[in-house]
Amino acid sequence: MNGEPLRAHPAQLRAANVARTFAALGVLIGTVAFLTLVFGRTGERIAVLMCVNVAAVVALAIYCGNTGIVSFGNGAFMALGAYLSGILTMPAGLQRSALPDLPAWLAGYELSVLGALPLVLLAGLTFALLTGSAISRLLGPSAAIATLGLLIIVHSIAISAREFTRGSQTFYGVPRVTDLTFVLIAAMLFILIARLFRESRWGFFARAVRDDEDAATALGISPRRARLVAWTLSGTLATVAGALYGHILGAFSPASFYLSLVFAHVVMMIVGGMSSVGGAVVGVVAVTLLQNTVRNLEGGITLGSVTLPEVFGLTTVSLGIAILLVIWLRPQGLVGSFELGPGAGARMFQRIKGTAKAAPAPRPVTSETLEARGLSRAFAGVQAVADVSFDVPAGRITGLIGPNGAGKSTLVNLITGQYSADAGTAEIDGTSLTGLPRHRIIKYRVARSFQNLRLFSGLTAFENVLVAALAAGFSRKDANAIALRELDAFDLRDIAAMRAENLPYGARKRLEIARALAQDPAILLLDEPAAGMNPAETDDLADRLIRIREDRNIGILLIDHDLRFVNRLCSHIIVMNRGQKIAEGTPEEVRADPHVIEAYIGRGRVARAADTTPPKEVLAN
Ligand SMILES: Nc1ncnc2c1ncn2[C@@H]1O[C@H](COP(=O)(O)OP(=O)(O)OP(=O)(O)O)[C@@H](O)[C@H]1O
Repeated sequence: MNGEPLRAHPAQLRAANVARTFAALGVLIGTVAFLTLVFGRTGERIAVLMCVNVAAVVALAIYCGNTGIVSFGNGAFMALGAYLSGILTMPAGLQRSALPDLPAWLAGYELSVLGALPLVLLAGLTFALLTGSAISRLLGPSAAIATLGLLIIVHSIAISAREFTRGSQTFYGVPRVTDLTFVLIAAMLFILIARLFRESRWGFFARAVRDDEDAATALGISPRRARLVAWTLSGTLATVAGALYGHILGAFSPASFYLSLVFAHVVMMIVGGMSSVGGAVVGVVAVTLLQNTVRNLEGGITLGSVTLPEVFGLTTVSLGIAILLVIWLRPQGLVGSFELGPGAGARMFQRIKGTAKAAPAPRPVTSETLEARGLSRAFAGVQAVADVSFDVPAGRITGLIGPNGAGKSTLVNLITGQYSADAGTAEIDGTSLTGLPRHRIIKYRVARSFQNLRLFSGLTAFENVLVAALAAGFSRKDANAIALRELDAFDLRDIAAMRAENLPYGARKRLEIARALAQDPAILLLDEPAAGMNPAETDDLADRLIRIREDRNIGILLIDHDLRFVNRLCSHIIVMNRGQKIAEGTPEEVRADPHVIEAYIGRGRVARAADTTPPKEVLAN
């Protein structure tokens, strides 16, 4: 169903969109109403706790959902928020007896819960920035383990810092918040912030990095910074959620924020589906209802004539079973990537289509020239590229051909910084690209496509192009308009709201080029853009590339094995073999070059072919 094209009736789309926008809020409000109306005071207590869990899990999902990394660090931030807010709001008399050794600079404030909020926010922000600067350098399992380490460290500090926390003893005297409206509003605010972040510039960057770090970096996104932003927002909000949790409990200890809480929150997030805000909310609701049902059974229950015995730990076991079942039956969680589905993609696209202004004209490309000089790179004894020099000037499509393994892709990777060069430089208008961090290269207006499709599979076609324009530094409005223009240029508008992973192959290849063009490049490096396309698709792509060169004067370096395609497009061709440049010139010159003929059809066969077939014809199509 994610593959649904954008041809639904606008009224249907609108209805679906309204429902989806408010779905997460609706689920929360509906469950709160159900609990309070059906179960009275007990239901209200459960609802209050559920709202705080929604806030905490939504905060957690801001990092996990957008970066794809599971974090266990939420408990650390929550502990910070709970203890800090507790100290700042505690009645002075009670504080003197509960925390007699509290340093004077922190004692006796007696703030209200809301009054303490700015300080809690600031502390959370600072702590998130400090920890994030290290954790954002890590990926996947290493990052997850680092977050677990953070939880353990903070837990140990909370136990040893007795003057602030009473150590492992109960920390009491925290003013209690039992107002359901207050926590419900807080939870709704968290949901809205998470949704706004997800569709913000940095939300898109984080999700692009999550889907393909290399491709995102090539677009100009710093993966570390994208993860840091998500971590910082997530940690800051988790600190506030922790403060709220502390004010609900009234008394707690370091254990209240340790493994069982963190485990429950991670389960809630995974059960609901961590890649969407709706998933986080549904996960909390489902697990809260499950937990409370099972907790009643845990103490033993009589059903008619049957009395079930007390089963200690049933709640934890049930959570474990719940997570196993979900991972088995619905790996994406109950909701999956809800907001990324056709409704959300179509919703955003429809909205933008209706309001888009004209795209800013591409910046003029005049005399920009990419100059590669003496580029070399070896891999474990294989000289992939050896002392290769060439120019890619504006306004020309330059072909780069050669047999498999000749070193063509390696050359592009050296220019764009994916591989470091052993020797040589790549310059654009006198500025060296060599040695620049990869994500800086787009500043010099050099964009690329990849040999093997490297789209952001979890984003829609429109979002793939949008994120490229945003990464090139365009404002949101301009980026929207540019994305629409590039989708039109490649006949992709009808499928703009489909997720990239569901697009047909030819459309995905075109989308990669549209994404690169959205960066407004002066030089475009295309690595086998026609590979796998049928002849009609290849001709169509050639027409589009010719038009783009004519309209925008971009310089294109085109790698392809389809020599008919290359001959049609390129006025200048470079030929490589075994890492070396063996020929360069017009298509006619290259076709006549004996080195080229030898590289393509082999030394022995050249001799035989010379008797019957003019070698030129072998390469002429
Ligand atoms: N990361 C790497 N590690 C080790 N060897 C590599 C790496 N990248 C490329 N090579 C080697 O460098 C040589 C050139 O490879 P490259 O992919 O650049 O060739 P190519 O001309 O693009 O080939 P094709 O047309 O098949 O894509 C090959 O021998 C390849 O195995």
